[in-house]
Amino acid sequence: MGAIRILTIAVTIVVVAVPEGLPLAVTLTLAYSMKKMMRDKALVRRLSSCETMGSATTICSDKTGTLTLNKMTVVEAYFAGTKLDPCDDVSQMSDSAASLIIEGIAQNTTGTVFLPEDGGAAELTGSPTEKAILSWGLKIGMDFDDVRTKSSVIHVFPFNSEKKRGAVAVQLDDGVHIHWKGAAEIVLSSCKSWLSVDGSVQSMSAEKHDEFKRSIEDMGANSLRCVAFAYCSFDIEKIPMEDITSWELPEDDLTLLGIIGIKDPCRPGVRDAVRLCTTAGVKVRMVTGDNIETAKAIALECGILDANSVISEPVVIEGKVFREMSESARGEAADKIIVMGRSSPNDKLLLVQALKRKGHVVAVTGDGTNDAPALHEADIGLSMGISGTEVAKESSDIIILDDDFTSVVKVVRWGRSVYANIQKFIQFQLTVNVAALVINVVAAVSSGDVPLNAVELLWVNLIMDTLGALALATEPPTDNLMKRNPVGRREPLVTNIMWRNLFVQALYQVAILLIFDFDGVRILRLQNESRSDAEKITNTFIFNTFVFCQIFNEFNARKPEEKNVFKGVTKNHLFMGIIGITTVFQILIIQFLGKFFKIVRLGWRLWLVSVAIGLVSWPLAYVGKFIPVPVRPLPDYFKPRCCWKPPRRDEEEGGQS
Ligand SMILES: Nc1ncnc2c1ncn2[C@@H]1O[C@H](COP(=O)(O)OP(=O)(O)OP(=O)(O)O)[C@@H](O)[C@H]1O
Ligand SMILES: [Ca+2]
Repeated sequence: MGAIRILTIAVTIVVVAVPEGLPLAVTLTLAYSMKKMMRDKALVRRLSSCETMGSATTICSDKTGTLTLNKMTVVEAYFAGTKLDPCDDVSQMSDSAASLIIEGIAQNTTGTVFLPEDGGAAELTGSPTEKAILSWGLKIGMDFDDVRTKSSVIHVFPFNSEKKRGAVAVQLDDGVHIHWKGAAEIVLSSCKSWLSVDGSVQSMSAEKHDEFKRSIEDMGANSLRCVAFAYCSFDIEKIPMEDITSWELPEDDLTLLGIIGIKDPCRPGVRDAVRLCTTAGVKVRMVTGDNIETAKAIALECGILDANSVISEPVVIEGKVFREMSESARGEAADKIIVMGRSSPNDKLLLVQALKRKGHVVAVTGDGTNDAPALHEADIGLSMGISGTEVAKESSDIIILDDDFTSVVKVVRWGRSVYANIQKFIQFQLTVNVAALVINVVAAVSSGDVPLNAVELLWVNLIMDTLGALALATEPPTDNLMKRNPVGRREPLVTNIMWRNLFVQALYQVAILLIFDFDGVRILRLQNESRSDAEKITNTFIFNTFVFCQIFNEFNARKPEEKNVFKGVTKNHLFMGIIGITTVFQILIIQFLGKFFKIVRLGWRLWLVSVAIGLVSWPLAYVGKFIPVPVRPLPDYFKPRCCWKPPRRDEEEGGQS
């Protein structure tokens, strides 16, 4: 062999062995999925996050807007010490009591009411909670503009998710009122008195406090969001007028006006989506700013919590409790938490960190500006397209355009499909690599000549790298993807099942082609030909058979785990197209490009045998799938047992079990 030939073969082997199609396959499948995901209402901002989403082991979801519709209506009201029935009947209430409540609603809001001149329905603006409150205010006789002109706002403490309450100070003719509105049990805890039906202020006895508390719990158990109203009068002299911006509104010694319960129904389809996650081994956790009773009720409604299981701490936990735990205790608790109520955005961040430390791949949804750190920290941050702020969207990897949890689950499905497509490509490619290299090396060592020459190998390389990437990267997701557990962080990319498929096919190809390499002249009955002709025909035959083995095996690569590899194949036009093109080119090469490839034409008999041998890879793959594989990943067996660094005790124990 001349030096040039050796060099050519060496270079070819390197070209074959280098999987230059892999980045192409990864990019292709990501880009393809990204385009398709738009249709499922997910806008991908960071391409690689699709794939990460496929291995997510847990999703921490917001409640409001994601699991629920974010269409709020007041359905229960507990005012002036009595339950209103129906919730907008204020006939028993004295005028002074009613006007105080209405003042609180109209002034302490970020929303507005616009009444069209033609007497149509009122138009409301503001957050869904604000709108629900304002629309309830209209029902109890609030004249928004009139109330707003009667008094003037002198200072505002805006509502925020951290403190879960907001307040305004309003100046009236005869003094200043400070109106608070916010999370019911938090506001209640700072009330020392309550307003009764006749408009008098009663001091808060322990019994009355319990009564209010129970009504909050009852509303919560009915999955209602509870908001309480309270106020106090303030001496105008005591207000630091010159430095009013830094004035902290007084928030103890308040008088409770009342509590309302706001209904926000679950989104249709959420229950099924949660169930889908459960079968897919992805744990859904709910993180919400609402109180724990409300959170629990909604979680039961949409199937995140199971009514039959124990529901106690830390499965259902309050943000504050979690926040105050030590870091290690948080780690222990995080795994068990399913519902976190009264959480602040920072608690979400703590939960994400704790879960990540436990080895989870965490997806998090968020909409508020202060969700940004949690979105950033999570493996996959999902922001909400409708209710989300710009900041939240900027820090997220994927934007869920319709805010719906169902779309979040679709992203998981697409992510798994990306991962599976990459695996399919790798299985296909590795089989070709192993087979081609083994055949050539064995032949070269034993007879000093290689059956597959450089030009042939380059064509094979094209089939498996570029064309293979195109064919296998665009497989659409199947339902089976959501029936197995997530791969998480640890599982290797090439699974035992893939190794098994690979070995079965590669062994078959190597065995059959080496037999022809050694004894082809006799088997193919070419004794009548001259020696060099017989050798050329045999080598062409081996090349042709090898390519057909790959073409048929490309079908097997579509479904590494299922027995029926043809399911949905006709729907994948690109795949069928690539197979068609490869076959046509192969025929052209053998019949017309002989000079270039240094091969000869084959008769119909040898063509048939080539295709038949390739065809055997189908039943072979079917039978091969009955071979059981160990659960433990293959690379684990090759991990060095003894090395210079003594393994930690717990690792060793884990390894031997
Ligand atoms: N505009 C508001 N004014 C006063 N209190 C409010 C207002 N909006 C919400 N609340 C109270 O604060 C709590 C919700 O706070 P937060 O804003 O943290 O939750 P969210 O982000 O709306 O909901 P989720 O976390 O479920 O998506 C509610 O339970 C309610 O009692
Ligand atoms: Ca290659």
